[in-house]
Amino acid sequence: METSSPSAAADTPARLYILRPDDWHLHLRDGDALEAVVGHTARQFARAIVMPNLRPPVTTTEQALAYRARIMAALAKTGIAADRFTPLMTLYLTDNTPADEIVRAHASGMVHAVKLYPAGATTNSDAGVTDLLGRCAPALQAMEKVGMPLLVHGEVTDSDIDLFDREKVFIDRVMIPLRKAFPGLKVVFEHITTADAAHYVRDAEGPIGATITAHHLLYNRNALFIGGVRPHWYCLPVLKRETHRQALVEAAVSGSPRFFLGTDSAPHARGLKEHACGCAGCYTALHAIELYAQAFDLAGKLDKLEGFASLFGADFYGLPRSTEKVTLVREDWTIPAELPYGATTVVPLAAGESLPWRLEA
Ligand SMILES: NC(=O)N[C@@H](CC(=O)O)C(=O)O
Ligand SMILES: [Zn+2]
Ligand SMILES: [Zn+2]
Repeated sequence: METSSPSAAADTPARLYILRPDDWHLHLRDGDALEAVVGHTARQFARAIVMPNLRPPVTTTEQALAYRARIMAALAKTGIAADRFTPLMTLYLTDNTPADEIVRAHASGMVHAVKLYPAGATTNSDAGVTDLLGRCAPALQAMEKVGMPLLVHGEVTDSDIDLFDREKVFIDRVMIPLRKAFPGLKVVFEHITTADAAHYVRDAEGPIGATITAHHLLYNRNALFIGGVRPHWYCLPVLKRETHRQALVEAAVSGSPRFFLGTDSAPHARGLKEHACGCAGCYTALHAIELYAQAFDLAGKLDKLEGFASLFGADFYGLPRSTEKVTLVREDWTIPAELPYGATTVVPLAAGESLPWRLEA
């Protein structure tokens, strides 16, 4: 990373140059919604790991390739060139995923990971796994063999476990036994939200990484309730208390290659967020790298942004690092109140608020 500071204070560069970042956890949806959001991600990122939690979920290589073609068609409609953005596809693990589906996925060269949603844990997870170490064993063995990472939504769903403890309990009940049974399996602990997860990933043996969202770096759970219930800050795993946010920042800026960028940008129509039973998910694709830059800047660690955003994820997935540079400019701008989303709108996270960094077009 290079910085220059001709006019700004010595410790606040006016411009920041980093290799084009990648998003290792993204929801692009389908149909009109896909067309509305794909351009935002493609403007910022070289590649993105695309989540398979459509309705119905993307469980086969054939479905993943068809979804990829729909993403490229939607991208073409935005006028962004096809070679500017590469969607990296994933499969949704079920109790019935056969080992040969993993072999097909790997051979396609287009499917880069398999996603574990514990049944009922989050948006569109009804078809998720109920018996990981039992019924999923053949698929997990095949993944371990071909080097295909397992991406994990790490929350237990038992109704007797407090919502805020679901990630911590998942580590002991699922993550540790899983990694003991499949020690060579590459695992990404997705969208970590607790000190427990950050420390587990930092200290564990074997091939493990974690994605961290911009919102979990910038906000604690107070954000959900300032002046009233604020549904646009509601996502899963839910924001946690300040000590956890601090541990996530510490992990992200530590320079450890185990922690990398994953926005978990998860658009929902405005009316389904501002609702008696509002959907989980924050929309950050529009302003993702700017939110991360703000978080790293607040920590005084802008020099660690490039590794986290542009290098470590590619290394973990065994993909080449991107080569082109992008420029972030220290310049205030206001996040729009809402954006078109098919027949309706989507409200970006922190709508109406001001951001100190702006990605140059
Ligand atoms: N993060 C969220 O709150 N929601 C995601 C699902 C997920 O990543 O768990 C979604 O698809 O809307
Ligand atoms: Zn999730
Ligand atoms: Zn997600």
